Amino acid sequence: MITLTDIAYVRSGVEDLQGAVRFASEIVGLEVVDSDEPGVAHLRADARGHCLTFVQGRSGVISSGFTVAGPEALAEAETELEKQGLLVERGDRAGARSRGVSEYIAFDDPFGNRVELAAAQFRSADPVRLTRGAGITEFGHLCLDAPDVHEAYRFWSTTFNARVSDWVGDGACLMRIDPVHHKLAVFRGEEAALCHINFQVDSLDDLMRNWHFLVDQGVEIVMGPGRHPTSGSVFLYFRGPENLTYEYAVGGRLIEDDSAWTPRVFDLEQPSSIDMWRGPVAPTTRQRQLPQTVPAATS
Ligand SMILES: CC(C)C(=O)/C=C/C(C(=O)O)=C(/O)C(=O)O
Ligand SMILES: [Fe+2]
Repeated sequence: MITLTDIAYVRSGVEDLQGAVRFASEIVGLEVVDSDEPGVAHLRADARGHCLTFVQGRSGVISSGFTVAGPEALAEAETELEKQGLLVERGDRAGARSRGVSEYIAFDDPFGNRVELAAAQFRSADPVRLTRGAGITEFGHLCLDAPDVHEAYRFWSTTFNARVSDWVGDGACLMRIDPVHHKLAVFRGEEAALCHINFQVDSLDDLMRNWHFLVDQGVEIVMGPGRHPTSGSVFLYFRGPENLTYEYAVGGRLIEDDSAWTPRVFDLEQPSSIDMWRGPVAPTTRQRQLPQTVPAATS
């Protein structure tokens, strides 16, 4: 089993690089990191060198990166994935530099989501300089799409150290790789895609101020403000350019003792399973509601 130590980054192709960077910095609040790579922009939320990279080109998610313990763990992971019959590519020096990691490998999950594992993600000791006072504290989690969340869970929990924290019917599987309720979520969707990228904010005041700011800026609010009964976080999902969905969230439970936690299964058809501040609805008006997704960039 491969032990993922953390989420690292999301790389996404964009047709309008300037527009994507402008939104991620001036609207979301992320810090733009200096880059000497033509057509590539890096953004920062926390001590990671960067956690979001936009690459000028075809619109759509390119890859989602995780870290493992180090070079030996990366080599073992490469061997393990190849044993499972997955085609594993070892990144080159330029690719590692662009990702802000020492070395990395890449493969597709069973649904076609491009996943990268890195031996070490460079940290920055410089204080984060958010572009606006969004209160962002960290890159909190990433959410992928897969046509079968149970199959996705089987992949992530057998090949890797992911444990399910909660289910929302067969529509969503929320998985942890450390005490945080989830660092990886998989939502049901027709094709491989990035469902959303989460940034934790420091306080409820930050989240609500961000909500007013986004509304004033005419940003499409996808869902929220609301509160997930799963993680307990207060959330706000909103859409950026080229269909990239962002989430601000505050709070969220920690599961420190795996043996004391039993995953729950929430009813996908009940709005309160997604937002516990919503009341029940009659069966006739129930409808599935998951945040929209960003299809993978067809390579
Ligand atoms: C909208 C889905 C089904 C949902 O319930 C999401 C839960 C959470 C959470 O509990 O925090 C997320 O943030 C997430 O899935 O990304
Ligand atoms: Fe989320």
